[in-house]
Amino acid sequence: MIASVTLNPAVDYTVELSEPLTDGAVARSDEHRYDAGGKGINVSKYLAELGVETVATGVAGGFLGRSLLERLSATSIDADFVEIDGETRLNTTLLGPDGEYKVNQNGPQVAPSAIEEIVDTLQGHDPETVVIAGSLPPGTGPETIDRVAAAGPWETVVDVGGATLADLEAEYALCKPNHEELAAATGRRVDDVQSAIAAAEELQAAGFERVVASLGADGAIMATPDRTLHAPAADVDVVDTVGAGDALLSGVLAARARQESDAVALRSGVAVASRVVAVSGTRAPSLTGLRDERESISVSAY
Ligand SMILES: O=P(O)(O)OC[C@@]1(O)O[C@H](CO)[C@@H](O)[C@@H]1O
Repeated sequence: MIASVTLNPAVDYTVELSEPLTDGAVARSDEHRYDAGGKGINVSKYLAELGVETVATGVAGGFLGRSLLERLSATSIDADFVEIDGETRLNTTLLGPDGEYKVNQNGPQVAPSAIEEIVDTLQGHDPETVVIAGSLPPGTGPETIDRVAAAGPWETVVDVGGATLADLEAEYALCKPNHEELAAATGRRVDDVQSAIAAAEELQAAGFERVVASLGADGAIMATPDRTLHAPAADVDVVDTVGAGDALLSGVLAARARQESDAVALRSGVAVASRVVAVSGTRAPSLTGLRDERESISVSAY
């Protein structure tokens, strides 16, 4: 079973605008939606849709925390969150004809005692894999991630900021940076596939068994102990890119849970991401029948 930990979850508020935002003018919106979000929660949503057993944990508080948990309880995901005094955040995505704008709040203060409750929760579920994903809320730091990673016999996967990645000390089976996080974690310039491969290999050598990096329109790479793989992005009409990295990670983890090869895992990740970017918000689209999409994705080895 795969457990996700979201230390800074959010209600994701996605607003579709028919006209570009203009300074001083009122923008009217025809469509909006609210999703239970935050990177770990998204991973659990997509894993559940892929038929992988998962539990989502983290912290939640205030009326947005209650809304988040109500939304999760309407899904098939097992959610086991720790209640905190602060208010869970509202993260906003504005989708207009001129582009995609994202506003993320910093999130509430999280006390060390809440982290210990999360550790107890994880120990109670006894997962094989723990995925810690998303930004660190006030009161937490890289040592929080190391604490959760080292608190049980599970393998740990992280999707956290680049600077945080560079400061981690526990053992990690996999990390999932995007190109900016790769650059921040290694101090390298990352502006194309080749420079991303060099940075991912450096990060892999620094102590992550596998590095899966999402590169947007350039697809994704996976640095393994033996070689580095690249898969191009699938050709789809993109509605919004929010959750694409979480979808990539979910596809990779679902394939790993089925003991598939690294190449199949990378193709599966790209195929899941291509379904998620075709819908607005961070809801899980149908992820059935991915085989054809997965098989049409080529993988090059370096
Ligand atoms: O502020 P963070 O924790 O880095 O990112 C949070 C977030 O943008 O990530 C998810 C998409 O990946 C959204 O559900 C959520 O709003």
